[in-house]
Amino acid sequence: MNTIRRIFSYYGRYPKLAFAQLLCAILMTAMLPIFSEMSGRVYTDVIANYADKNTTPKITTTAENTPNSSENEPNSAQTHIHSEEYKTESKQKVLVYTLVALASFFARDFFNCLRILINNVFEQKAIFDLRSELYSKLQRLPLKWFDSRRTGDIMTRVAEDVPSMERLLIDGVEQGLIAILQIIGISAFLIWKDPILGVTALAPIPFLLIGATLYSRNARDRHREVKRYTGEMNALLSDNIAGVNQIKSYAAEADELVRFNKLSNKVRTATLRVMRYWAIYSPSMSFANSVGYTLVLGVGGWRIISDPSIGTEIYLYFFTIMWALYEPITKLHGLNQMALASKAAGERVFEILDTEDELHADEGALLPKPIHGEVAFNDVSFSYDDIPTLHNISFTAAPGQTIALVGSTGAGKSTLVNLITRFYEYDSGSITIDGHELNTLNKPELRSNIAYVTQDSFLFNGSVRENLQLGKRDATDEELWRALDAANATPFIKELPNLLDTNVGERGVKLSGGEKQRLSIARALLKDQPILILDEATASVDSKTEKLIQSALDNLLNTRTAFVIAHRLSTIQNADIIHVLDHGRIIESGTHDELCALGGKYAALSRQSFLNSDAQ
Ligand SMILES: Nc1ncnc2c1ncn2[C@@H]1O[C@H](COP(=O)(O)OP(=O)(O)OP(=O)(O)O)[C@@H](O)[C@H]1O
Repeated sequence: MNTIRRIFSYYGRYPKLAFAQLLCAILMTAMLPIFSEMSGRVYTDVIANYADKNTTPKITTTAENTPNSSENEPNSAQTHIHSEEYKTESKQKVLVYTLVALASFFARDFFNCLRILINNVFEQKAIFDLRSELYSKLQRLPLKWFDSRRTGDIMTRVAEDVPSMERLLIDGVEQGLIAILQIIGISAFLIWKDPILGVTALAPIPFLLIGATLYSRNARDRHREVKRYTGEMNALLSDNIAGVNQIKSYAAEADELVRFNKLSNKVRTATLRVMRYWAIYSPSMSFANSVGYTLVLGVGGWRIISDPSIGTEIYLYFFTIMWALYEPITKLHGLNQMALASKAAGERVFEILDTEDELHADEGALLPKPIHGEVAFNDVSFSYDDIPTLHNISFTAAPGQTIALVGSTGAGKSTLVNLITRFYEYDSGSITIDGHELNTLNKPELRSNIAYVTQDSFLFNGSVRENLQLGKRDATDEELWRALDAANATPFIKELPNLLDTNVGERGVKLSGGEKQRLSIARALLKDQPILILDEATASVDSKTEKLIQSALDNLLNTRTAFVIAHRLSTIQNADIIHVLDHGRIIESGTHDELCALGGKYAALSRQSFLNSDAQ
């Protein structure tokens, strides 16, 4: 669907409000010619006639010098009396016409006020829908989509492109609908008053349309360019703010400023290009309007001279209303500019809305309860953007077993567990939970059965309580403290100024790496699900704390299927099965003792300090 039509389709969701708005706009436009009509009537019914009557005594006075002057005297007195009566009558007419004009202005502004009020409600509902749709879509998009995007660009789309589309929704109706109604209404009025002069007043319109077409032809590309560079600049900005520590520690401020200025300059040049075209286009169109006025002046004079039945009042009719014909055309040019910017913004927003959701983001089968937690990989392979990462992975985790995944960095351990949560979809083979193929299952429900402590222990900018309750929305304080105890996090939480209500800062910046990890573990413990994934969950805590957490986790690990990724031998040596990954393949499997006896990769790794540093 055309982008502009699609933007306006948001209005179609509220037909009653749309109709009320349209009605107000029609009534408002209908009031416009009344002032012109009243001005004409004041002239034709009062001023013109009154001037005629007033000349009568003067004619009479001239007649006094004629031989029959005495015959004229009574006429003169009569005309004078008539003139007095006429004055009163004329004043009344002027009063009535003025009041009608005033009432028309009042009615016009009343309908306009009503229309603005309705438009505000209408517009805010449509905008709310759009934002909500976009946010909900972002939540349903696959992780793969985010991997190839820059946060700053996504933010620009939500924070800048949506408002840019909003402008078309708000002003598009206000300026567009009313402008079109006004052009049609006023054109009809002028043609009705005098067809030839009416058509003359409309003469600039084809030129205005041609101008708009020429301007619009390449304008979309110009606006797209502005949007693209703005997105890139914001992406760099968000990256640099997130990595401000790195920039400072490498004293890279000057280099980053150069990088930023380079993009900022692109935004400036692209914006100036848009403005340069506008600077030529806008005055040209204004000149075309002025030509319209001048033509009416000239052709009007010619019409009055060649056809005396057309009074000079025709000028009054035209010049008191022509502004209402040209003003909306000027508005339409502004609207054209805005529509093009909105179109470019809309394309970027709709690109997100049109991206395919994660498979079974909303539907898919539910895992039958109770969940036993048997997880089986059968010949599973997976690629990131066509780069093969996992090859023919096959193993089974029986319910309650602890499976450890070890291997050098980049071997594919995190990728493997990310397939269980379906953060990524496997390319071939099969993964089942309790015999049910993973990619037929409802994704949110599947994930609700898995407690996952990720490598980066991400915390949200909120209180300790809010971060923990992500694991269980209705958890009581008692449950929170129990989970914190198990993750050995209670001692440092008790030192925080507001305990559970202390804010942890953006990404948990106010806590140490080890503290963040312990909170993440507590959050997963609170979730308490049949499948548990710990990806380097205790990598940032000291070995003493790790042992304390380990003993708390042991009870937990015994009762559920767990996948543990760790570099510390102490974390994995008690696992039921250890799988050793190398370049995306399982090369060894067995218990700690079996693998040590095998004398292969595991034995080599366990001899290396990174694996056995604290095994003793
Ligand atoms: N989102 C991604 N997009 C593209 N490639 C990725 C992505 N995540 C990981 N990779 C690549 O996939 C391979 C496996 O990465 P993975 O994170 O699974 O390794 P790992 O064994 O968990 O490593 P580590 O022990 O360092 O955490 C690596 O070569 C990595 O560069």
